[in-house]
Amino acid sequence: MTDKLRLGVNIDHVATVRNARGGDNPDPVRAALMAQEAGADGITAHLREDRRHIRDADMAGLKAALRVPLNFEMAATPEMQRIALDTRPHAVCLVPEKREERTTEGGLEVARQAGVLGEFIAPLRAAGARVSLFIAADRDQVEAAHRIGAPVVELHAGAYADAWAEGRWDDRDRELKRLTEAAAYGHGLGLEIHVGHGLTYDSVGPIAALREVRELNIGHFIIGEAIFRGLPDAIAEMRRCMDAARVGGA
Ligand SMILES: CC(=O)[C@@H](O)[C@H](O)COP(=O)(O)O
Ligand SMILES: NCC(=O)COP(=O)(O)O
Repeated sequence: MTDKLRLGVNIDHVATVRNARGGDNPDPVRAALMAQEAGADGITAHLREDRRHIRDADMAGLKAALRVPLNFEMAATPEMQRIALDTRPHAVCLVPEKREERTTEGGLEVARQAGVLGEFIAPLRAAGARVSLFIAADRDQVEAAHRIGAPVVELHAGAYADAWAEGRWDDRDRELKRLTEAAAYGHGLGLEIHVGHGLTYDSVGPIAALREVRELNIGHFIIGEAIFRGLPDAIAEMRRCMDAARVGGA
């Protein structure tokens, strides 16, 4: 197993700030280029159905401007499938969406929608996209993702990150165990394992130490830190936390 742990920087919340006032500033494509220069291994952006942050033109701009891989997060809808097929990103990550949620609350229900999702990902895979499913760290969901032919799963780290942030240490340890077991199980099936959502400098270490994990996608915290220390430094510090855990980990 290669040891390189990739960092995908999610730039959605640059667009959140832009959209608060309308207009063009700050530009998420500019942030993505800066992240690329600062060592991001990829850029992640989530084109939500309600366009609350990233917009269609951002996706096109990212695809045109970047030389690192673009990971296009989206709901499994016909509209998004059409946009992804037009955009031709390196990767497509299917995410569950609810209009009323503040952020992505849960993982994609793959086990109960295996037939539909299997048909949905087929044209994306045929077009050359690396398809990933954003799922809970749950054995049934991991198994279903493998069964329908997804090459990658991204395990939802939100419950782990929330427990860490709120000092609920027993919950944190239980969630870390779930992520650890799901990563090992998925890796054993031949899936590439990614983890994302809510990770910070504090919480990233135990996840980065998991040898089965190949990529982390981190956005909200990095963009917040960038206000205080600048985007390149915020990314460099996340990279340092990941590398330190990788070297020191199991
Ligand atoms: C799937 C995921 O975890 C990210 O794309 C995240 O959802 C982006 O931020 P929002 O949930 O705030 O849109
Ligand atoms: N898929 C998770 C992601 O892209 C980043 O999530 P967050 O760090 O913004 O919570």
